[in-house]
Amino acid sequence: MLLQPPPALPRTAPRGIFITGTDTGIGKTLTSAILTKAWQGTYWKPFQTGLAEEAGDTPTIQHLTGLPAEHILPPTYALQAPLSPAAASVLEGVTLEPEQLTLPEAPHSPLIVEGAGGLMVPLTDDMLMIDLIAQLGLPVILVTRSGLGTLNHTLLSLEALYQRRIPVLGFITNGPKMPENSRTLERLGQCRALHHIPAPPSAPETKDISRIAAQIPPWKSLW
Ligand SMILES: Nc1ncnc2c1ncn2[C@@H]1O[C@H](COP(=O)(O)OP(=O)(O)OP(=O)(O)O)[C@@H](O)[C@H]1O
Ligand SMILES: C[C@H](N)[C@H](N)CCCCCC(=O)O
Ligand SMILES: [Mg+2]
Repeated sequence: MLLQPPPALPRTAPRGIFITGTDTGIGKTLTSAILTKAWQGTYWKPFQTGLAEEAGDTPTIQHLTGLPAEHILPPTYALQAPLSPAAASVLEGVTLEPEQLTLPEAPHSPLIVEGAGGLMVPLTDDMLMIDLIAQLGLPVILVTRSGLGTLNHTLLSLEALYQRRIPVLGFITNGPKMPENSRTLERLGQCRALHHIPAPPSAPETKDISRIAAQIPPWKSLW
């Protein structure tokens, strides 16, 4: 057995899905935009950092999806420093209480929750992003790069998720088309390749993401 056995997925559609990734900048927001558009759901980014340098993921989702404001919830914590929530909160004197977080009411189902960075990002001195995922009780979609290096990063992330018994609906690859890597990850990771997001110049955010959203299976058909 290469990895821990994957936990079973829920048999009926859950309240939502948690979008995590193998790194920061891997494409979680792009993926979240595509999925929120495809499923006409509700987007939520509980922890946003880096606002001193970027507009933030929530306005990016608004821009990419063009959905009405009711489909997009505000971040629970919005920090300036381009750091982990734990580090940014200390710098900015903000107390984070991730252990208090529960799933918000979503005006439109499903709820699409985006993490910050990857699984092992510290939220506080004793809580990681992966612990929040377990606490919220949602299954996961893992965003990963399609090219060289992805086998290690993706299998490491899957191992961590399986060890904490967090169900994984599948992974989404981002970048140049590398079907061999997707097949290897399906086999060794015992995980479904859900979709592939092409790299530039056909990148969705330089074109209307509706084209890619239209290729995503309906939410209810995935359970
Ligand atoms: N397939 C792609 N084609 C072109 N640009 C891309 C693609 N995927 C990601 N990008 C760009 O790379 C940058 C990082 O992507 P994104 O914001 O989705 O990362 P992230 O995983 O959400 O990062 P964070 O951890 O900060 O939330 C963005 O500017 C995005 O537009
Ligand atoms: C600032 C960035 N865009 C993300 N919001 C936060 C990424 C934290 C990564 C921490 C780490 O893994 O080193
Ligand atoms: Mg993002």
